[in-house]
Amino acid sequence: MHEQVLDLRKRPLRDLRISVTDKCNFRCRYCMPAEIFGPDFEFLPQHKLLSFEEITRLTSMFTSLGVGKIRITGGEPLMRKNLPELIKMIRQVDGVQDIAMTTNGSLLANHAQALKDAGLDRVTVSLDSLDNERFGQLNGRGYQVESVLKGIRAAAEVGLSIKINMVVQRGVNDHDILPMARYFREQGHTLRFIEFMDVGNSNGWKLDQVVPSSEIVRMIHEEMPLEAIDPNYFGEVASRYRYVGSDQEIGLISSVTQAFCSTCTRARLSAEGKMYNCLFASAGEDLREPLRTGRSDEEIKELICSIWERRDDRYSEERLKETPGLAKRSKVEMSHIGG
Ligand SMILES: Nc1nc2c(ncn2[C@@H]2O[C@H](COP(=O)(O)OP(=O)(O)OP(=O)(O)O)[C@@H](O)[C@H]2O)c(=O)[nH]1
Ligand SMILES: C[S@@+](CC[C@H](N)C(=O)[O-])C[C@H]1O[C@@H](n2cnc3c(N)ncnc32)[C@H](O)[C@@H]1O
Ligand code: SF4
Ligand code: SF4
Repeated sequence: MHEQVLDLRKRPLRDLRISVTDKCNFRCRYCMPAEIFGPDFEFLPQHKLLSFEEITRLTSMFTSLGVGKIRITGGEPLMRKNLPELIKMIRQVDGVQDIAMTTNGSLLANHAQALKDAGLDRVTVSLDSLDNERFGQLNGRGYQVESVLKGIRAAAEVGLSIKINMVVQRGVNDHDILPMARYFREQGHTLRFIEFMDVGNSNGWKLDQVVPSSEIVRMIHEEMPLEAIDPNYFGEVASRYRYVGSDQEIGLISSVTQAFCSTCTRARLSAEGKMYNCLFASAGEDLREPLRTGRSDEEIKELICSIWERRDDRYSEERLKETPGLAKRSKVEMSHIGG
């Protein structure tokens, strides 16, 4: 029987999002702007990263506290060597119901089969445009759209369940909303539109660059009629819509205009083993030191419980009320803890 841990706002701990590396082959401006994450930027050295054994041990502690959903993220998770090995190890942990991975897709084609064989259930591939020139600029490294589409095709061929994430920025890729909707409707993959967020300290976020989800729904509905549908599970991040007369759907992730903190059940583990209670947290709590200094599972579980039980985070709800003040807070970088 698994325990249930509640935070100060009575939110249960259900999901664990594990960042396996802080490195990435892309330099998306909204996440890792090249002028900050340049050639001199110091990424974590290998010995500071949690080992696969350490990640697996922590995962089993989290599942005994009520976590069932695991998401592997980064940085770019496929830059971590032997990732399928880790998936295999997590798959064997009692209580793990669902293992998903968020990836930029550029390295997916070569790894899809091994990931599927290791026990990965789902991939979410990030793609912000189908226009090669724009995509090359958005990813900051000139990667072609085709490299990502190839990854998506490979994932579909091996039977991984697939979603596509698109971060929408006004004046940057809002023209891509309809082409993306048409293409992925035809491909049969769920496309989710993410409102551009003020994560980290360096992406130059401004409220007027956010395209509200309501506007996106209106735009698509005019051409391809949509109807709202119920969430799949408690605390689902995306609001779901179905194309009328089909099973094909889209999702809207509206953390700016319709914050969903009241049902947030997600803990985050950084690549060096810090636990974060919120995507916008200023600091994490170190779990690596207790792992490496011989603390027992019971002791570390107690620590995890105490971190979650003290949790009062609800950054996106607060942002709705006081955007200017919040801009001054120091926040962890998204590439450090994943999305
Ligand atoms: N503000 C905020 N944004 C989040 C949170 N979780 C996810 N997001 C945003 O939503 C995007 C998509 O998240 P995913 O990991 O694909 O969503 P998910 O809910 O885990 O997906 P499913 O398990 O497929 O429902 C992330 O990249 C973030 O931009 C959260 O807790 N807070
Ligand atoms: C940090 S990335 C890590 C995984 C992988 N590298 C990828 O891009 O899918 C996870 C997700 O966060 C999203 N993301 C990054 N910065 C964001 C921002 N400022 N606002 C909204 N979403 C963002 C990305 O688009 C991606 O879908
Ligand atoms: S969003 Fe993903 S692909 Fe883009 S820079 Fe961040 S970690 Fe890399
Ligand atoms: S802003 Fe923080 S508390 Fe709110 S939904 Fe996102 S991670 Fe959860």
